[in-house]
Amino acid sequence: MASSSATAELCDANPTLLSEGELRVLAPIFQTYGRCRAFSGPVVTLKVFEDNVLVREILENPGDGKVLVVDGGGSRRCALVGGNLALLAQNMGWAGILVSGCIRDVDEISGLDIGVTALGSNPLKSNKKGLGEKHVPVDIGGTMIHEGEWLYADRDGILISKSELSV
Ligand SMILES: O=C([O-])CC(=O)C(=O)O
Repeated sequence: MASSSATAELCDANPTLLSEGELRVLAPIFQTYGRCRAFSGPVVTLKVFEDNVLVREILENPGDGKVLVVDGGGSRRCALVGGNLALLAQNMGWAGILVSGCIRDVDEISGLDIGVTALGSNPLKSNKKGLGEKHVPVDIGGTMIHEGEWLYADRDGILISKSELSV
């Protein structure tokens, strides 16, 4: 019998946290890209809409194993992350990027040692006006996520936890 994945084990091991909302399962709307199919880390939040200047600004800082959660308003009309930004994130030590929106350069990203999860892909680049808000609570598919919470992702799904959990 195949062993269960980290997110499934975390759910099984923490029914109380789940029932109290301390541990939440994100809506199963994300595709997995990037070579790291399983990743986790403390969350840094960003809210933008069809504009990725602030995505680059954040990823230029050392990631220290954190996960950037980009609330792109669910727009599928352009890409908020491409091969260059994913490479930057990998090189700056980010564990992963979650985009409630689209990415592009899927083939490039699939060769990078970083976790990338997004709604889908779109070859069109985004606006470059620099609009958005860093480090604010974001609503991803009906789940509120605060900076400093923990994200756990694997091919089964994505969890958000108020605190670090032992995997
Ligand atoms: O710069 C952009 O808009 C996104 C992109 O294509 C990349 O990261 O390579």
